[in-house]
Amino acid sequence: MPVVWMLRRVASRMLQRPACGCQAPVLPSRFLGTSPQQIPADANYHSTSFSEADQPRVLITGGLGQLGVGLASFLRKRFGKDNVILSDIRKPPEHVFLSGPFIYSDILDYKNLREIVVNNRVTWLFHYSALLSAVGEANVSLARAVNITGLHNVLDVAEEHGLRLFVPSTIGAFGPTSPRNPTPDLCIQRPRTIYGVSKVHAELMGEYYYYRYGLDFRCLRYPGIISADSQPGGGTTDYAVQIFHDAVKNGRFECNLKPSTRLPMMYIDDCLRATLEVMEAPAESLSMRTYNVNAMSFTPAELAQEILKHVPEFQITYNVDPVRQAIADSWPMNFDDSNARKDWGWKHDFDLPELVTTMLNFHGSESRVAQAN
Ligand SMILES: NC(=O)C1=CN([C@@H]2O[C@H](COP(=O)(O)OP(=O)(O)OC[C@H]3O[C@@H](n4cnc5c(N)ncnc54)[C@H](O)[C@@H]3O)[C@@H](O)[C@H]2O)C=CC1
Ligand SMILES: CC(=O)[C@H](N)C(=O)O
Repeated sequence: MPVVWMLRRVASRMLQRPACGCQAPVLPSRFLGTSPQQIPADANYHSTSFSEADQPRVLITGGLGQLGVGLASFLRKRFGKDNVILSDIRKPPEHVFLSGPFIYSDILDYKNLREIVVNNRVTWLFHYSALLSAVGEANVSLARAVNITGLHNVLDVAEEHGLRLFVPSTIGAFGPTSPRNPTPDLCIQRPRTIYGVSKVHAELMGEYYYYRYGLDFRCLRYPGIISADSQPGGGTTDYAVQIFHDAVKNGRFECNLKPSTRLPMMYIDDCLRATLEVMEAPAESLSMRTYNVNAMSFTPAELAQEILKHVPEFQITYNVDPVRQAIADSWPMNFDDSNARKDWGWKHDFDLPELVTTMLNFHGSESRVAQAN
């Protein structure tokens, strides 16, 4: 096919607009890196979507962290065990390995990622691999590779194979110049961590691929997530998970943030439900592709106060980590998630009292089991 004709065809496709008024999917990334002669004239890059009657075939990257195992178990209840593949670069513990499909996947290896998507006929991808805020500051070059280069691989594979792609963002995508109380969806985003910078990049790249190529990109900015049965991976909000372990085990906790540090937080069940709800939302209900979601907002002192109602001997002391404190001081204090509530009906179930009761019940029953053994 003559190159001039190809270029004219590409240019004319770039000018087309769908009825909704947004930019049509026009220029798959493969166009940019390959010889035009290799592209079949009748190629349709977004024809691989599954019929609505079918279950999605799901891949979760970075699935062995704080959130991935819970997400897999939640999605397997909905779509069937064998339709949800968990992946990571680490060896899974036995109970995870036995609970459903697990596969090795390094998101920095593009061919490996593509092979998994093709061989397993994946249609939905939840991209959880990342280095979080505190570990990211301790290893900037690895964070840059995993959070930025890895994301590029995921975007390209998702676009090439017509996947629906979920990428979580975070309260950490905002910075000291953002409005902090409350923080709306659209405002200044000048984060000062490599984690935050990489997440703003992910939001913008995902939205760009949506407008430019029609990639079905969906993104939620999570608050700090609190889970009972999984450990956090090195973030600034980790204290709000560890405090429950220590309250039940030792009756005391040393906090690495100041008592007055207010941050948005969410219980994991709400987080996983929000994630599935936005993935299942009809495309026409989404006025944006990146939404804030929120549940509650509290300080270490307020959390300790609530724990005291259940564990009267509980004591909290403070030994501030300057790196984490500086990060927390630049993040939102309250998150405005009114667009998610309006567009696709987001509603959280867990406020601070329910969170504390649930977490203490979980750890309390675990420690009673441990004592009995
Ligand atoms: N946990 C939280 O409070 C929040 C999490 N998020 C986002 O949710 C996602 C999941 O978070 P967590 O489970 O807490 O993270 P985590 O840090 O606990 O787990 C991340 C996983 O990524 C894996 N990973 C690292 N390098 C990789 C590579 N090259 N290829 C494949 N996997 C790799 C790690 O082995 C790890 O299991 C992340 O993108 C995070 O930014 C957003 C806001 C809050
Ligand atoms: C809020 C997050 O993104 C994460 N938990 C972190 O503290 O880095």
